[in-house]
Amino acid sequence: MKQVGEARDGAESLCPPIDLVGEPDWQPFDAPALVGASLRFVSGEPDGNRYRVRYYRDAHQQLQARVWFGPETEGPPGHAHGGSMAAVMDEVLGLAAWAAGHAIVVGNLNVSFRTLLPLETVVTVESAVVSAQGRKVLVEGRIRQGDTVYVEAQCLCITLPDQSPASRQDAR
Ligand SMILES: CC(C)(COP(=O)(O)OP(=O)(O)OC[C@H]1O[C@@H](n2cnc3c(N)ncnc32)[C@H](O)[C@@H]1OP(=O)(O)O)[C@@H](O)C(=O)NCCC(=O)NCCS
Ligand SMILES: CCCCCCCCCC(=O)O
Repeated sequence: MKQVGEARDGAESLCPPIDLVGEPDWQPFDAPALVGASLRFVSGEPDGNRYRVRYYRDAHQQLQARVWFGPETEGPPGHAHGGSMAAVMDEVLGLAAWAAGHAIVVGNLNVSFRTLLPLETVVTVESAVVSAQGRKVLVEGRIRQGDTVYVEAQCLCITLPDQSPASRQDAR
């Protein structure tokens, strides 16, 4: 049986362009300009068949993302792999802390899978930095489309010394 994204001869073909436009009051957010080009695992193939990701800041300066889960994120037939959704939450929530000025790595990520996510769906990944106390930055987020919530997550980020976003940009 022919699989999604597979050409007739069995070779992978690229899926067509996907509309990842944001809400009217969102501003595009340049993640590599803030953290460098290291975040390739999730957002490094903007035209590929795995994920396609576009970042924004909303009117409250919180990081938001439009994410397309392509055929190569498959887990259960026709639906996204749980690890693929966890990876998206890891990147988006960690990046949200950086975007808020905290130089962190992710210490703990708690992910609840609420609804099976069909492949080739564009979803919104919402984030909110809810607290910052000492070295601990708590970020929450969810994957949703309309009223359907696919994933909810809480992320404990831990700041690293001498790695502030400002100092990283100064070093370039
Ligand atoms: C997260 C990390 C930097 C913390 O190590 P550390 O700098 O030695 O800091 P500590 O272990 O002293 O932890 C600092 C605080 O965070 C808390 N903390 C750290 N990791 C935690 C976790 N997974 N869950 C809950 N609390 C955690 C500690 O309890 C401590 O709290 P306290 O100050 O109230 O005692 C380190 O464990 C690490 O590098 N982990 C790997 C991170 C990673 O690979 N992330 C994915 C890529 S971003
Ligand atoms: C030095 C830039 C680091 C950016 C970190 C953003 C969160 C990534 C999460 C992870 O790698 O698990």
